[in-house]
Amino acid sequence: MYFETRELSKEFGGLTAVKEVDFAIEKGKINAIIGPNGAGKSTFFNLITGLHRPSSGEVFFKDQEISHLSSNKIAELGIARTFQTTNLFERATVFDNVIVGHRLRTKTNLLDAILRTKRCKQEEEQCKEKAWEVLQATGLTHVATKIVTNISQEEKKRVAIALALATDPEVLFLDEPTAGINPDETNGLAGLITELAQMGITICLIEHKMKMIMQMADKIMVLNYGEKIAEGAPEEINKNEEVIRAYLGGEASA
Ligand SMILES: Nc1ncnc2c1ncn2[C@@H]1O[C@H](COP(=O)(O)OP(=O)(O)OP(=O)(O)O)[C@@H](O)[C@H]1O
Repeated sequence: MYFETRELSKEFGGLTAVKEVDFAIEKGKINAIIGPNGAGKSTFFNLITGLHRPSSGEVFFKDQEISHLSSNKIAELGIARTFQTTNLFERATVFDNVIVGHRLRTKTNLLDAILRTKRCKQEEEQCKEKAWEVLQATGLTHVATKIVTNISQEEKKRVAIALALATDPEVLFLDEPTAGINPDETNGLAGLITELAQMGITICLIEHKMKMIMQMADKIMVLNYGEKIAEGAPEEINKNEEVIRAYLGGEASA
């Protein structure tokens, strides 16, 4: 067992946003979560990445129960995520945004920083090297010195992915990585996500763009009103009657 949820549930007042969901994320693969608006996808992500505590159920990562851990601890285990709306420092450069990510892996404390100790200098170098490495991997070296406000929407999405990659994750959760960008840019990002999976990073993403998901995902889970209604390979999901019903007249045609 690599990464799985067991009967994971979350209630907000009287509303059950996620209901007893069992899901196994496959190592090194592209795992996708789809479902109509309000189906519970983001809540499910938030439960797995430590932003919400479950009302009941468990999350296991490599045999460790992680649902009680803080998001910082979860990130230290090698689980990174991006958000639906990119939270970047808009007035800083792309490079400075990305350099922050690797600080999770360093030990420099305030005293080191004030005294400019050897450790502080070494770790600063490590962070810079890591930043260049992830900018290269995400195709962003040409905008490294640009201020984030001045780069394109697609580049901002890539910066968010680069920032997550700088934490050295094993598993990367992407919440609608291609929301708000055009079809060409979407193809570019889909290519990047596929490359990351080929590099061995396990991907789990939420997406509304069905065509893209059907082409790139290895495995799909469908949520509807908080419940898992289907799970399987894209070909199986495509012809699943309950899925088709849930989407009838829905928004899933992009
Ligand atoms: N913090 C919260 N407090 C109360 N209700 C919430 C909260 N977060 C989500 N909900 C509710 O839980 C349900 C699931 O929401 P969620 O955002 O997880 O769905 P989603 O599938 O991600 O939707 P979308 O595709 O629109 O982003 C919705 O009815 C939503 O209103």
